[in-house]
Amino acid sequence: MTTKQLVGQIRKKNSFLCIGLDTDLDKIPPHLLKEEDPIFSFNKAIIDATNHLCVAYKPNIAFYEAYGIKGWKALEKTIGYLNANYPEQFTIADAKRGDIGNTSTRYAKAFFEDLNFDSLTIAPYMGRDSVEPFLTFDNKHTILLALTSNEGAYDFQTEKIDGQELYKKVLQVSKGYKNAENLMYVVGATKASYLKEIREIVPDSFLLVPGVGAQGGSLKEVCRYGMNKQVGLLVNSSRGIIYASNDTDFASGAAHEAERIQKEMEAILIGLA
Ligand SMILES: O=C(O)c1cc(=O)[nH]c(=O)n1[C@@H]1O[C@H](COP(=O)(O)O)[C@@H](O)[C@H]1O
Repeated sequence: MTTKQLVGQIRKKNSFLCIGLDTDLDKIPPHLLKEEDPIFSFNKAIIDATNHLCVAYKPNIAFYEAYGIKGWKALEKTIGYLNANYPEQFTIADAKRGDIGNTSTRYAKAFFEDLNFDSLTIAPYMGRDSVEPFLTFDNKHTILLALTSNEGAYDFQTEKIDGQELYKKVLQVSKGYKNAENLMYVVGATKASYLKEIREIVPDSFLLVPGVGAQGGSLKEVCRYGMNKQVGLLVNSSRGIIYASNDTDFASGAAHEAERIQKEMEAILIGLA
Protein backbone atom coordinates (compact mmCIF):
# COMPACT_ATOMS: atom_id res chain seq x y z
CA MET A 1 0.00 0.00 0.00
CA THR A 2 1.23 3.50 -0.78
CA THR A 3 1.38 6.23 1.85
CA LYS A 4 -1.13 8.18 -0.24
CA GLN A 5 -3.61 5.29 -0.06
CA LEU A 6 -3.10 5.07 3.72
CA VAL A 7 -3.78 8.79 4.11
CA GLY A 8 -6.90 8.36 1.92
CA GLN A 9 -8.22 5.66 4.29
CA ILE A 10 -7.53 7.82 7.34
CA ARG A 11 -9.49 10.72 5.80
CA LYS A 12 -12.33 8.44 4.67
CA LYS A 13 -12.79 6.76 8.05
CA ASN A 14 -11.77 9.67 10.31
CA SER A 15 -9.59 7.17 12.07
CA PHE A 16 -5.89 6.55 12.50
CA LEU A 17 -6.45 3.57 14.76
CA CYS A 18 -4.29 0.47 14.48
CA ILE A 19 -5.58 -2.64 16.26
CA GLY A 20 -2.90 -4.91 17.66
CA LEU A 21 -3.62 -8.61 17.22
CA ASP A 22 -1.59 -9.80 20.23
CA THR A 23 -3.63 -12.98 20.46
CA ASP A 24 -2.95 -15.03 23.57
CA LEU A 25 -4.67 -18.39 24.19
CA ASP A 26 -4.65 -17.66 27.94
CA LYS A 27 -6.70 -14.52 27.37
CA ILE A 28 -9.20 -15.32 24.61
CA PRO A 29 -12.74 -16.43 25.56
CA PRO A 30 -12.58 -20.10 26.66
CA HIS A 31 -15.38 -21.24 24.31
CA LEU A 32 -13.04 -20.56 21.32
CA LEU A 33 -10.51 -23.12 22.55
CA LYS A 34 -12.75 -25.89 21.18
CA GLU A 35 -12.32 -24.57 17.62
CA GLU A 36 -9.78 -26.09 15.22
CA ASP A 37 -7.74 -22.86 15.04
CA PRO A 38 -8.72 -20.71 18.04
CA ILE A 39 -6.19 -17.97 17.25
CA PHE A 40 -7.52 -17.46 13.74
CA SER A 41 -11.17 -17.74 14.87
CA PHE A 42 -10.53 -15.02 17.44
CA ASN A 43 -8.68 -12.76 14.95
CA LYS A 44 -11.34 -13.22 12.26
CA ALA A 45 -14.15 -12.27 14.63
CA ILE A 46 -12.21 -9.20 15.86
CA ILE A 47 -11.37 -8.10 12.29
CA ASP A 48 -14.93 -8.57 11.02
CA ALA A 49 -16.31 -6.55 13.94
CA THR A 50 -13.79 -3.67 13.90
CA ASN A 51 -12.51 -3.10 10.34
CA HIS A 52 -14.79 -0.08 9.69
CA LEU A 53 -13.28 1.68 12.73
CA CYS A 54 -9.56 1.27 12.05
CA VAL A 55 -7.08 1.66 9.20
CA ALA A 56 -4.45 -0.87 10.26
CA TYR A 57 -3.91 -4.21 11.99
CA LYS A 58 -0.68 -5.17 13.72
CA PRO A 59 -0.15 -8.80 14.65
CA ASN A 60 2.77 -9.02 17.04
CA ILE A 61 4.73 -12.02 15.74
CA ALA A 62 5.80 -13.19 19.23
CA PHE A 63 2.21 -14.18 19.98
CA TYR A 64 2.23 -16.53 16.98
CA GLU A 65 5.79 -17.86 17.25
CA ALA A 66 4.96 -18.82 20.85
CA TYR A 67 2.73 -21.63 19.47
CA GLY A 68 5.20 -23.01 16.91
CA ILE A 69 3.84 -24.25 13.57
CA LYS A 70 0.24 -23.83 14.72
CA GLY A 71 0.90 -20.19 15.57
CA TRP A 72 2.65 -19.51 12.25
CA LYS A 73 -0.28 -21.09 10.36
CA ALA A 74 -2.70 -18.86 12.29
CA LEU A 75 -0.56 -15.85 11.32
CA GLU A 76 -0.59 -16.89 7.63
CA LYS A 77 -4.36 -17.32 7.73
CA THR A 78 -4.83 -13.95 9.45
CA ILE A 79 -2.77 -11.94 6.94
CA GLY A 80 -4.34 -13.94 4.08
CA TYR A 81 -7.82 -13.13 5.42
CA LEU A 82 -6.99 -9.44 5.75
CA ASN A 83 -5.49 -9.18 2.25
CA ALA A 84 -8.39 -11.08 0.65
CA ASN A 85 -11.27 -9.41 2.47
CA TYR A 86 -10.03 -6.03 3.63
CA PRO A 87 -7.26 -4.98 1.20
CA GLU A 88 -7.78 -1.35 2.27
CA GLN A 89 -6.28 -2.17 5.67
CA PHE A 90 -2.60 -1.32 6.24
CA THR A 91 -0.92 -4.39 7.71
CA ILE A 92 2.03 -4.32 10.09
CA ALA A 93 4.13 -7.34 11.02
CA ASP A 94 5.47 -6.41 14.42
CA ALA A 95 8.58 -8.57 14.43
CA LYS A 96 11.32 -6.08 15.37
CA ARG A 97 13.88 -7.67 13.03
CA GLY A 98 17.21 -6.40 11.63
CA ASP A 99 20.50 -8.24 11.04
CA ILE A 100 23.50 -8.23 8.67
CA GLY A 101 22.36 -7.32 5.14
CA ASN A 102 22.27 -10.86 3.79
CA THR A 103 19.98 -11.95 6.64
CA SER A 104 17.80 -8.82 6.57
CA THR A 105 17.06 -9.59 2.92
CA ARG A 106 15.62 -12.96 3.98
CA TYR A 107 13.51 -11.35 6.71
CA ALA A 108 12.23 -8.86 4.12
CA LYS A 109 11.29 -11.68 1.75
CA ALA A 110 9.50 -13.56 4.54
CA PHE A 111 7.31 -10.65 5.62
CA PHE A 112 6.93 -8.55 2.44
CA GLU A 113 6.80 -11.30 -0.21
CA ASP A 114 5.78 -14.60 1.38
CA LEU A 115 3.31 -13.22 3.94
CA ASN A 116 2.63 -10.02 1.98
CA PHE A 117 2.50 -7.55 4.87
CA ASP A 118 2.59 -3.83 3.99
CA SER A 119 5.14 -3.09 6.69
CA LEU A 120 7.51 -4.50 9.28
CA THR A 121 8.98 -3.17 12.54
CA ILE A 122 12.78 -3.08 12.60
CA ALA A 123 15.37 -2.43 15.32
CA PRO A 124 17.92 0.16 14.09
CA TYR A 125 20.80 -0.96 16.30
CA MET A 126 22.85 -2.75 13.60
CA GLY A 127 22.80 0.32 11.36
CA ARG A 128 22.54 1.21 7.69
CA ASP A 129 23.31 -2.13 6.02
CA SER A 130 20.84 -3.94 8.31
CA VAL A 131 17.98 -1.57 7.39
CA GLU A 132 18.52 -0.75 3.70
CA PRO A 133 17.59 -4.28 2.40
CA PHE A 134 14.04 -3.68 3.72
CA LEU A 135 13.84 -0.31 1.96
CA THR A 136 14.34 -1.73 -1.54
CA PHE A 137 10.77 -3.12 -1.70
CA ASP A 138 8.30 -0.85 -3.53
CA ASN A 139 5.25 0.23 -1.54
CA LYS A 140 6.47 -1.64 1.55
CA HIS A 141 7.25 0.28 4.71
CA THR A 142 9.99 -0.22 7.27
CA ILE A 143 9.03 1.00 10.72
CA LEU A 144 12.18 1.79 12.66
CA LEU A 145 12.15 1.82 16.47
CA ALA A 146 13.02 5.39 17.49
CA LEU A 147 11.77 6.00 21.03
CA THR A 148 9.92 3.03 22.49
CA SER A 149 7.09 3.03 25.02
CA ASN A 150 8.77 0.96 27.74
CA GLU A 151 10.82 2.06 30.78
CA GLY A 152 13.99 0.54 29.31
CA ALA A 153 13.85 3.18 26.56
CA TYR A 154 15.72 5.42 29.04
CA ASP A 155 18.65 2.95 29.26
CA PHE A 156 20.03 3.79 25.80
CA GLN A 157 17.57 5.66 23.57
CA THR A 158 17.59 8.93 25.52
CA GLU A 159 21.32 8.77 26.33
CA LYS A 160 23.47 11.38 24.60
CA ILE A 161 26.23 10.50 22.14
CA ASP A 162 28.36 13.48 21.10
CA GLY A 163 25.71 15.77 22.59
CA GLN A 164 22.73 14.18 20.80
CA GLU A 165 20.21 11.69 22.20
CA LEU A 166 20.49 8.26 20.56
CA TYR A 167 16.85 8.25 19.37
CA LYS A 168 17.45 11.60 17.61
CA LYS A 169 20.55 10.15 15.96
CA VAL A 170 18.46 7.20 14.75
CA LEU A 171 15.97 9.62 13.15
CA GLN A 172 18.62 11.93 11.69
CA VAL A 173 20.97 9.27 10.31
CA SER A 174 18.23 7.02 8.91
CA LYS A 175 16.89 9.96 6.87
CA GLY A 176 20.06 9.60 4.80
CA TYR A 177 19.53 5.88 4.01
CA LYS A 178 18.85 4.85 0.40
CA ASN A 179 15.06 4.78 -0.25
CA ALA A 180 14.45 6.51 3.10
CA GLU A 181 11.00 7.54 1.82
CA ASN A 182 9.94 3.97 2.76
CA LEU A 183 10.70 4.62 6.44
CA MET A 184 8.24 5.16 9.27
CA TYR A 185 9.14 5.34 12.96
CA VAL A 186 7.91 3.91 16.26
CA VAL A 187 7.40 6.41 19.06
CA GLY A 188 5.67 5.21 22.23
CA ALA A 189 2.53 7.05 23.35
CA THR A 190 4.07 7.17 26.82
CA LYS A 191 6.78 9.44 25.33
CA ALA A 192 4.35 12.05 23.91
CA SER A 193 6.32 14.92 25.46
CA TYR A 194 9.19 14.13 23.06
CA LEU A 195 7.04 14.39 19.93
CA LYS A 196 7.60 18.10 19.33
CA GLU A 197 11.35 17.58 18.98
CA ILE A 198 10.82 14.39 16.97
CA ARG A 199 8.63 16.28 14.49
CA GLU A 200 11.40 18.86 14.04
CA ILE A 201 13.60 16.05 12.66
CA VAL A 202 10.98 13.99 10.77
CA PRO A 203 8.11 16.40 9.98
CA ASP A 204 6.61 14.32 7.18
CA SER A 205 7.15 10.71 8.27
CA PHE A 206 4.40 8.45 9.54
CA LEU A 207 4.76 7.47 13.19
CA LEU A 208 3.47 4.21 14.65
CA VAL A 209 2.47 5.06 18.20
CA PRO A 210 1.77 2.12 20.53
CA GLY A 211 1.10 2.56 24.24
CA VAL A 212 -2.41 3.98 24.55
CA GLY A 213 -4.83 1.71 26.42
CA ALA A 214 -3.06 -0.88 28.58
CA GLN A 215 0.19 1.18 28.87
CA GLY A 216 -1.62 4.40 29.78
CA GLY A 217 -0.48 6.82 27.02
CA SER A 218 -2.80 9.73 26.14
CA LEU A 219 -4.24 10.05 22.62
CA LYS A 220 -4.74 13.80 23.02
CA GLU A 221 -1.13 14.33 24.11
CA VAL A 222 0.13 12.26 21.15
CA CYS A 223 -1.95 14.28 18.67
CA ARG A 224 -0.98 17.68 20.10
CA TYR A 225 2.62 17.43 18.87
CA GLY A 226 2.66 14.29 16.73
CA MET A 227 0.09 15.11 14.07
CA ASN A 228 1.19 16.58 10.74
CA LYS A 229 -0.58 17.75 7.56
CA GLN A 230 -1.29 14.16 6.44
CA VAL A 231 -2.18 13.17 10.04
CA GLY A 232 1.05 11.15 10.05
CA LEU A 233 0.03 8.92 12.94
CA LEU A 234 -1.05 5.32 13.41
CA VAL A 235 -2.03 4.90 17.05
CA ASN A 236 -2.06 1.29 18.22
CA SER A 237 -3.98 -0.37 21.02
CA SER A 238 -3.81 -4.15 21.44
CA ARG A 239 -5.00 -5.55 24.80
CA GLY A 240 -7.27 -2.57 25.53
CA ILE A 241 -9.35 -3.41 22.44
CA ILE A 242 -9.11 -7.14 21.79
CA TYR A 243 -9.67 -8.16 25.42
CA ALA A 244 -12.31 -5.52 26.20
CA SER A 245 -14.65 -8.47 26.85
CA ASN A 246 -13.75 -12.08 27.62
CA ASP A 247 -17.19 -13.52 26.95
CA THR A 248 -19.17 -14.74 23.93
CA ASP A 249 -19.72 -11.04 23.09
CA PHE A 250 -15.94 -10.45 22.81
CA ALA A 251 -16.09 -9.15 19.22
CA SER A 252 -18.76 -6.55 19.96
CA GLY A 253 -16.86 -5.63 23.15
CA ALA A 254 -13.77 -4.98 21.01
CA ALA A 255 -15.82 -2.99 18.48
CA HIS A 256 -17.26 -0.89 21.29
CA GLU A 257 -13.80 0.03 22.61
CA ALA A 258 -12.45 0.61 19.07
CA GLU A 259 -15.40 2.91 18.38
CA ARG A 260 -14.75 4.86 21.57
CA ILE A 261 -11.18 5.56 20.40
CA GLN A 262 -12.27 6.25 16.79
CA LYS A 263 -14.80 8.84 18.00
CA GLU A 264 -12.05 10.54 20.01
CA MET A 265 -9.88 10.55 16.88
CA GLU A 266 -12.71 11.94 14.78
CA ALA A 267 -13.24 14.77 17.26
CA ILE A 268 -9.52 15.60 17.12
CA LEU A 269 -9.48 15.46 13.30
CA ILE A 270 -12.41 17.80 12.89
CA GLY A 271 -10.94 20.13 15.49
CA LEU A 272 -13.47 19.65 18.27
CA ALA A 273 -11.21 18.19 20.92
O1 LIG B 1 6.74 -1.87 17.87
C1 LIG B 1 5.73 -1.87 18.59
O2 LIG B 1 4.61 -2.02 18.10
C2 LIG B 1 5.88 -1.50 20.00
C3 LIG B 1 6.86 -0.58 20.31
C4 LIG B 1 6.89 0.04 21.57
O3 LIG B 1 7.67 0.92 21.83
N1 LIG B 1 5.98 -0.37 22.49
C5 LIG B 1 5.03 -1.33 22.24
O4 LIG B 1 4.20 -1.59 23.12
N2 LIG B 1 5.01 -1.95 21.01
C6 LIG B 1 4.06 -3.05 20.74
O5 LIG B 1 2.74 -2.52 20.71
C7 LIG B 1 1.83 -3.42 21.34
C8 LIG B 1 1.22 -2.73 22.55
O6 LIG B 1 0.25 -3.54 23.13
P1 LIG B 1 -0.78 -3.01 24.26
O7 LIG B 1 0.06 -2.44 25.36
O8 LIG B 1 -1.51 -4.26 24.67
O9 LIG B 1 -1.67 -1.99 23.62
C9 LIG B 1 2.62 -4.68 21.66
O10 LIG B 1 2.52 -5.58 20.57
C10 LIG B 1 4.04 -4.17 21.79
O11 LIG B 1 4.99 -5.17 21.48
